Amino acid sequence: MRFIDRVRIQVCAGDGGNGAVAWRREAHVPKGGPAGGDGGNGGDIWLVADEGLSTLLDLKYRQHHRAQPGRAGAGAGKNGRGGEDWVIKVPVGTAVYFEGVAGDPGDPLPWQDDEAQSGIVVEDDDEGMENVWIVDGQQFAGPPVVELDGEDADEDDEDDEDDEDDEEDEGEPDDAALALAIAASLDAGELGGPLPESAQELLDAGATPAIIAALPQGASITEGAQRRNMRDKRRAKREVRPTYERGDLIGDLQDHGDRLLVARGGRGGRGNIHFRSSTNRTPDRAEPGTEGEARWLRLELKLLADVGIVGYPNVGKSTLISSISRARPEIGAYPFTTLTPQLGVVSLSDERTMVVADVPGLVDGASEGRGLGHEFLRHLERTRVLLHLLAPDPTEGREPLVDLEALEGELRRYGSMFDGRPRVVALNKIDTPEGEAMIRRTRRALRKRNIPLFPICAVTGEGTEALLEALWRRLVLVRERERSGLG
Ligand SMILES: Nc1nc2c(ncn2[C@@H]2O[C@H](COP(=O)(O)OP(=O)(O)OP(=O)(O)O)[C@@H](O)[C@H]2O)c(=O)[nH]1
Ligand SMILES: [Mg+2]
Repeated sequence: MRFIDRVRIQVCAGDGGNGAVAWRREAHVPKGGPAGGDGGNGGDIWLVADEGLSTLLDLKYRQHHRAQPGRAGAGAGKNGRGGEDWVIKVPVGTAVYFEGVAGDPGDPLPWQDDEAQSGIVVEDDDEGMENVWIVDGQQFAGPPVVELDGEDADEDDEDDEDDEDDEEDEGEPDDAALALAIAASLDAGELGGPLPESAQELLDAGATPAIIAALPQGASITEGAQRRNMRDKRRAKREVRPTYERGDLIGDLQDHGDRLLVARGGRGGRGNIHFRSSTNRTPDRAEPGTEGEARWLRLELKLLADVGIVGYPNVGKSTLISSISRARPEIGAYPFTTLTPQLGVVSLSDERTMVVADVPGLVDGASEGRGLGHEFLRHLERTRVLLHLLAPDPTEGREPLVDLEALEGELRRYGSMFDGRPRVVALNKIDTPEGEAMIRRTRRALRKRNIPLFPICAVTGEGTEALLEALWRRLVLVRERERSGLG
């Protein structure tokens, strides 16, 4: 899973100024020669990578960009002033695509039929674990809880790129017998009745009924679940990709200070000074300036969420993200309201922005794949700072400090990637009597471990400013660490 910030902008470079037709006028010279100066060149439009920015948000609110035109030439051989370049700051890592020529207002937009949306979109990752079942060479998505005898097709996967049809020739694991049994029993018309024991076992192991029903006669499960299907995905993507790639990649701004010329200004026309010749001493023509380039661009930035909000269901994660950003996730008085990660861009003073993700799905046992377990932890892997959100009554019978411990436990069990990742702990719902009563106790308990507590009310916004500043301070440290190559 990755987040892509995408925005389209129109860039119109300045037109060149016209050359002038003018004559020298001096005392005692009745008819002077040509003296019309050149028009100035139109301003160019540049994109410049700036490490101070982390999203394309600014450009969403400012879509049209125009550089100054060149001034026209004038008499007495004066050249028109060139138009100033227009420089647009973009975050480091921005890729720039050509979308089409910008026509007149009201013209159809070049991407009218395009499916690629603007805004922050979530796309499937092309790497990482995916739970799939391979049944007779056919691939089924499976639920995230399956593990069959540690079966892992990883190595096979690296080598069989070109001969996928050969899978049946491979030695069949034990599952095959089970699958065959199910297939046979299904064929015998037992689908409506109670499932045969073998099928039940497979169900218990995590196969969906759809998978079981789809087993053709004589089918075999040739590969277990939990297969790393990176390459397959990537191949699929290559085929799907063209619908997203309307235009060519103009450039990639990978380092702070990288510059990219995206629209060239028009050239200034020459004044009549240049057209004097031996046969024509009084040329009355000058060149007009040429038009500046006008284009639609698509900018894309892969986002890493700066802050991941983690917390048990119902603690108010979605409420918080909607109060600190423009994100509008669903909010419900019941657990598991949010099933896909929600991203919000948080703007702080002085043009500081950070991306906050509400990551759903935490339950005890997530590190073993319970609930949306691995999915959930994988999203979190891609965040820089963790915000633990606690609340007095997330679900029946829960206790914030116990929740915090449990959460930390899940992270530790999942892997070492969270070690050393900065965390901030906030206690939500302090507007309720239970919440208020909990502040001192929680704070005292955390102080013993040198962890500060930020009491907040996500509904009213109380306390969120201090929380955001604390998150920002840690984010700055992480970004610095990344920049110096230690991250
Ligand atoms: N009193 C009070 N209620 C809150 C506060 N923040 C959230 N709530 C309520 O708590 C409930 C859960 O809020 P959500 O934001 O959906 O919680 P969540 O953590 O996103 O929940 P899931 O998506 O299910 O994991 C809702 O009924 C909110 O109105 C708060 O600061 N004070
Ligand atoms: Mg939610």
